Amino acid sequence: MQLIDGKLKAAEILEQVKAGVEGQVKADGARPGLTVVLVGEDPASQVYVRNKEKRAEEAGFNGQLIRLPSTTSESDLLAVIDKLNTDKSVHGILVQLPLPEQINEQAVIGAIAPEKDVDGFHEVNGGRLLNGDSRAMVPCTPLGCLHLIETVIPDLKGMHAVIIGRSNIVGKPLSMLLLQKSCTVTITHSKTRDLPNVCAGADILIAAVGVPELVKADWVKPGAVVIDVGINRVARDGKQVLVGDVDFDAVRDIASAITPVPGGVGPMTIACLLSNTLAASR
Ligand SMILES: Nc1nc2c(c(=O)[nH]1)N[C@@H](CN(C=O)c1ccc(C(=O)N[C@@H](CCC(=O)O)C(=O)O)cc1)CN2
Ligand SMILES: [Mg+2]
Repeated sequence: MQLIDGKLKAAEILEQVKAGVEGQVKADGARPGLTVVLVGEDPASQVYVRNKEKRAEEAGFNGQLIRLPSTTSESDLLAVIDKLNTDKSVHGILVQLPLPEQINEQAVIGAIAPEKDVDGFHEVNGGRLLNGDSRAMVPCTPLGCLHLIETVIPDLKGMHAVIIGRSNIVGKPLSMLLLQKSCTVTITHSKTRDLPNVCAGADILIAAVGVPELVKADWVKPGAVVIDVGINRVARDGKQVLVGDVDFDAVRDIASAITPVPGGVGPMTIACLLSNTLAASR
């Protein structure tokens, strides 16, 4: 079994992005800028936002973090987005999710200028991805998954990919990316009949449902490539530990290659965010 090292691949991408940023500065005289908006004090979001800022600075971006209180109204947040949309020094805008319940996420995402939507969550970018339009900003986690899959299977033509999870930010966009690579794609979800058996037909199995260690050994075809998008905090022996959607110890000897949690898909999300931001500045 090969362990797919997301940290290593992410570091490679970040090196390329860093070189691209310096090239952009020379060509333009201006430094690409990324603004992250964090509303509230969700502890996990604070960690993710800090990591994004740190990586952005290391790669040479002009990073800006706007922190807003958890009581912020939707219209106040929309006013902040409006300003960032017209600010020429800001090339990428990212609103950290989840947002507090008084704010409609879709309304906020829809207010970001599509060409600055480095998360790729705007409906215009979703539509472009669906159409195979190269102007699409592609969501970072699915893009990261694709890069990791391609490190072990360079030619995906004809491969059967099974995705567990139909979310707008992972399952659906990843299905489009894999279809573009001429995979046969099956999207499964909570109502799928005989899920283990459907998964057992996969050459590439991607788990993105947020159910700790759902995928067991008999769900995996021997030699399959397994990508684990899950990040679940669970209690084990009185301690909090991080586990994926795949029962790693059970599956590792059946798969030909597998991503770990942590250190698999997670680091790729931030690397792809910065590569999208560089593309947005171009
Ligand atoms: N606006 C967005 N909000 C959210 C996104 C997103 O892409 N855009 N994704 C997630 C959170 N997220 C980035 O924001 C993210 C989550 C996890 C990781 C990561 O590197 N995970 C590590 C483990 C870290 C830990 O200990 O918790 C790993 O898997 O190795 C990066 C980014 C929801 N919100
Ligand atoms: Mg991971």
